[in-house]
Amino acid sequence: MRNTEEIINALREIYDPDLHKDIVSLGFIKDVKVDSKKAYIKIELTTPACPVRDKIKDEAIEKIKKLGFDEVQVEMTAQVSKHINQQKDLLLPNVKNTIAIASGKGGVGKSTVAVNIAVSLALDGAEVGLIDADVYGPNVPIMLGANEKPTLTPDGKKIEPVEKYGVKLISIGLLLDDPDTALIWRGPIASGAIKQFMTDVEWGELDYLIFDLPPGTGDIQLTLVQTIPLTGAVIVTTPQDVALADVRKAIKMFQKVNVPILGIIENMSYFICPHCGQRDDIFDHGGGKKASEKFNVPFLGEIPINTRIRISGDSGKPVPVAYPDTEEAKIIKEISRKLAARISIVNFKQQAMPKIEIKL
Ligand SMILES: Nc1ncnc2c1ncn2[C@@H]1O[C@H](COP(=O)(O)OP(=O)(O)OP(=O)(O)O)[C@@H](O)[C@H]1O
Repeated sequence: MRNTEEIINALREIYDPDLHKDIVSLGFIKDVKVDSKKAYIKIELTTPACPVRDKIKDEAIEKIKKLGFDEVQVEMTAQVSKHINQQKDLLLPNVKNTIAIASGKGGVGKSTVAVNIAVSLALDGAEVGLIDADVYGPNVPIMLGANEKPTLTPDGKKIEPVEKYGVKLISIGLLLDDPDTALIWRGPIASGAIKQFMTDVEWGELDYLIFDLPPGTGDIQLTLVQTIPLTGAVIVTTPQDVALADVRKAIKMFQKVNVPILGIIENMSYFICPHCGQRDDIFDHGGGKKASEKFNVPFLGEIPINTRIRISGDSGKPVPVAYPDTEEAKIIKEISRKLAARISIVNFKQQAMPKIEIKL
């Protein structure tokens, strides 16, 4: 009879393409059971939004079947890896990862991208929170169809975030009777509000807490970036060459405060005519990819300009929920999974870093 050791040895041949190690050495195999011609294994990944989840499962079934088992059951689970950061653990002890969505300039679709990624990760099974840190233009509640006021926890000590499509949300737009008052806030008040969003909101256990930052790279953005202990940042851009300068500024801002760039997303990348199917590169094409090569940061993908994306933002029903079977929903899902994989890589590298011991 085949034994569990043979199964584990066979699984050593399966590599995680992002972490560059085999799934046994990575500790992904959590259980192996053998019963005559039947085998059961449990694989635990570092995110439920793993882009190679199905590939790893199929390979595992194939390898075990080759050993002579008639029936192979593979259970796929995930335990999201945690970014270690002292300041984050003080402010947000139950949040594993914090991600900023930023842009060098306004109007590139940063909030649209933040909302769609958050919903997509939640649909994949992750616990997701979203802070609308764009206090000067809090559009996120509209994009998520959230209009109820947040309530207090039963002990009256914290604010309950509003939940939409599996995403926990807080925004100045939900708290102030007149959100326009935030427009006259100075930087320190804005960063004070964001700090309160971190400490005074009952987030519970989160895998990913996403921050939609105000556009630009001025003092306000820099102060905010210093206020939030970040796992990493995503930069949203449009395709034109002129957007490159803004991407550079945004990358520099994060590098100044040692925040890793998780990747660049090109939004409004191209237009597919719904009538004739012809593609038109309205704002040119490829600037995001070019920028990623130039600044040596990962490229996460291209989102087309599309009426359904605009309508879903206006109607408060994001694309992955409103139009789940469309090409744009597929693209958003792929991008959010690539981002989840990048976060796992950053955390994996952090944990693999040698500890330096200083002996006096
Ligand atoms: N790919 C897209 N296709 C169609 N419309 C889009 C797309 N991306 C964004 N939009 C629309 O463009 C407008 C601006 O988007 P959004 O508010 O997300 O940009 P922003 O960069 O966050 O803006 P701000 O600089 O004001 O914070 C919205 O009406 C949104 O629905």
